[in-house]
Amino acid sequence: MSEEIRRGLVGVIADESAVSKVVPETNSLTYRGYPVQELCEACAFEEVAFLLWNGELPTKAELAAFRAEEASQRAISPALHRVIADFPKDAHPMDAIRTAVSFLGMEDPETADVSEPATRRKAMRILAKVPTAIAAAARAAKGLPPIDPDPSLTFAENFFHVVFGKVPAKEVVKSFDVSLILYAEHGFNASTFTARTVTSTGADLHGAITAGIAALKGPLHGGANEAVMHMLKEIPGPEAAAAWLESRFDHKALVMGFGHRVYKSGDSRVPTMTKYANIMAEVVGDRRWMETSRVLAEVMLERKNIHPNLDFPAGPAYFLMGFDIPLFTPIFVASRVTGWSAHVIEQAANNRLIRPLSHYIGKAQRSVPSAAERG
Ligand SMILES: CC(=O)SCCNC(=O)CCNC(=O)[C@H](O)C(C)(C)COP(=O)(O)OP(=O)(O)OC[C@H]1O[C@@H](n2cnc3c(N)ncnc32)[C@H](O)[C@@H]1OP(=O)(O)O
Ligand SMILES: O=C([O-])CC(=O)C(=O)O
Repeated sequence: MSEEIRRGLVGVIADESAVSKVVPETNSLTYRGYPVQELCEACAFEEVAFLLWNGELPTKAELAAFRAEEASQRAISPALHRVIADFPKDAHPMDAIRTAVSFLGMEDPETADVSEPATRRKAMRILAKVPTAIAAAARAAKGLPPIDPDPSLTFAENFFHVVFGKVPAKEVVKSFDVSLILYAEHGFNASTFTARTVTSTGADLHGAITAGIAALKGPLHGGANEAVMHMLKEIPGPEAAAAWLESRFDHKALVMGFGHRVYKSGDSRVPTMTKYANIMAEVVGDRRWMETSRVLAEVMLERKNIHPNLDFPAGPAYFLMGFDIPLFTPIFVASRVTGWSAHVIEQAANNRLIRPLSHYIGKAQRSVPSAAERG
């Protein structure tokens, strides 16, 4: 066996997958064969969720059944509401949703059943309940009561409803829906690989998704969409952006929302998300964040040859939609539940325990000293 070490598993092909294909050379991303840009313009998030889980887009009847099932599962139990109400008020919403999904795992009637039909039913329940739990925790932290989900609303409309108590204009809902489609799936990214690793041990879907949420929180992964907005707020305006970046370069600091492990010449999702972030700027009548973003992207490319990733336009888009910054990565969770679940189903269907090796660099073997010798 080769002793070559691939730190960070860079370039390692760990398994096969039929869920999505990322082609960095052409900046292309397809879900089950369909370009994600086309899905964004032609489909709703629910259709894409169905596609990821079933391999084909739904017929009208299949979509109606999927929507009805998702809408009927949105309520969370009084027990979970009580637990959420008792969360520390300053808990990060990612910790809140990680804990809530773990709790859902204890309540679910089929938690221990890792058969494919049960996993599919559980995936639907998690997808439906995650927005309710995210919103209840966010509202509880502000001393506000939870809002019951509305089964007559789409997934995206209902997300706004449970967070704010109202559904915004259709352009806003469309921009949000597009972001959900773009965030839904991305191959063997860190959180999905985590979920697959948990699944490979024979553990259940709630465990895999709880672990996926933990991995997504990190600022090198999903947490970057929040970091982007903090960064934009720190920069006084577009005219100050180039000088601000130079000071980051002087300190060799990371610029959040830039760079990607797979894409080296541009993230395939960025043009679509930027288009919808710009639509948000027009709707709200506030172009400053997108102007500052444009300068940052130009200077990063010119000075470092590094392109923005999806988190870069998603951050200001969510801010312009009115979401508090700590809710940005939980929104990513609400979407990525679809991709994680598709991968869990795929992993379990053709499982092999994920267990790599390490190259040992510690002390050479030695004898345990007696207590007296240790002094
Ligand atoms: C949805 C998502 O999860 S997308 C990713 C979101 N994460 C971020 O936006 C965080 C900022 N970006 C990063 O930290 C990195 O680009 C990662 C983690 C995404 C990818 O990391 P890697 O694939 O390991 O990139 P790698 O370290 O090889 O980068 C190559 C070079 O570009 C530099 N670089 C990469 N990204 C950035 C950045 N955002 N800011 C400044 N320099 C960067 C690296 O420091 C490295 O420089 P060096 O060769 O002088 O050491
Ligand atoms: O693919 C990655 O490494 C990170 C990413 O963009 C995603 O998970 O959407």
